Amino acid sequence: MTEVLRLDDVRFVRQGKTILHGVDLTVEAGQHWALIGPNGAGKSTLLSLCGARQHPTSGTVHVLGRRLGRVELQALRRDIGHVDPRHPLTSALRIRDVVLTGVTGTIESVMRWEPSAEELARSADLIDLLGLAGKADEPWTTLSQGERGRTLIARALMSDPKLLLLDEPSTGLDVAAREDLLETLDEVREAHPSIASVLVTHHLEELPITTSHAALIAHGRLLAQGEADSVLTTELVSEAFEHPIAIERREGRWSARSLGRRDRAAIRGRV
Ligand SMILES: Nc1ncnc2c1ncn2[C@@H]1O[C@H](COP(=O)(O)OP(=O)(O)OP(=O)(O)O)[C@@H](O)[C@H]1O
Repeated sequence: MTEVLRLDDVRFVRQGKTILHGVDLTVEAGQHWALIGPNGAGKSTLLSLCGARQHPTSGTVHVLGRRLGRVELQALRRDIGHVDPRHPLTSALRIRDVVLTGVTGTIESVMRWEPSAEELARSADLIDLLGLAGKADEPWTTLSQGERGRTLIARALMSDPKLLLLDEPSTGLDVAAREDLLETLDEVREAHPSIASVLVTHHLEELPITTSHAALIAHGRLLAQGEADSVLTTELVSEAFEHPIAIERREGRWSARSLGRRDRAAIRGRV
């Protein structure tokens, strides 16, 4: 197995506050991780380290065998597809041009840069794969949130990354758009079998079927990590969210339901 990401004893401190405490995590090629935890647990911070956007305060982060702090972050980022819902594009670039900024690694199109025929063909294939066929000329400014998310995933895949980072990709989508996006993510993973991914979410309903591994984070510490079925359990998820939550997995998808007082009394009665 090829190691794509390795964090060893990572601490992250900002303004005197320890946001991550001694995080260890290894992600291998072909694995699809879910990073789950309550608000403020440290998920986005952890993802930013995985995406070579920040350095740890102590400990080490290796991305694709290269250690943060020993290589230029910009060079490393080219091998990472980071889908950030706060993508700061404000101009009316067409979908096809936004996708091509995945080659230049920029937000806006680069003046006087022309894509090669191969890059144009790849962008067209990715636009199709992400379900945006026929929309390539639509401007970013009028896209729906779902279309923007799909455009950004296509953009991230332009550089043929070994690691894809997805920060809450289905936030703000209606149930049909979310289900569609999750299926598309499964298709992307099937089309690129060696890619590894880390997807951040608060909601277990937002996990694609192809999720293979999971890590639960709370108060800046990983509570549990490993194969998804052994981590996404009623006991461990309840511990992470400090709330009794019943987890079920049906036809590959997870769901979470808060255990009400009556359920809890029934469980106590059974013990
Ligand atoms: N640069 C910073 N300076 C100070 N505190 C920060 C900084 N970045 C993050 N934090 C704090 O660290 C904690 C973790 O933030 P982070 O955004 O990683 O959590 P999260 O799990 O992604 O949360 P959410 O689910 O709400 O998006 C929060 O309490 C946040 O306020």
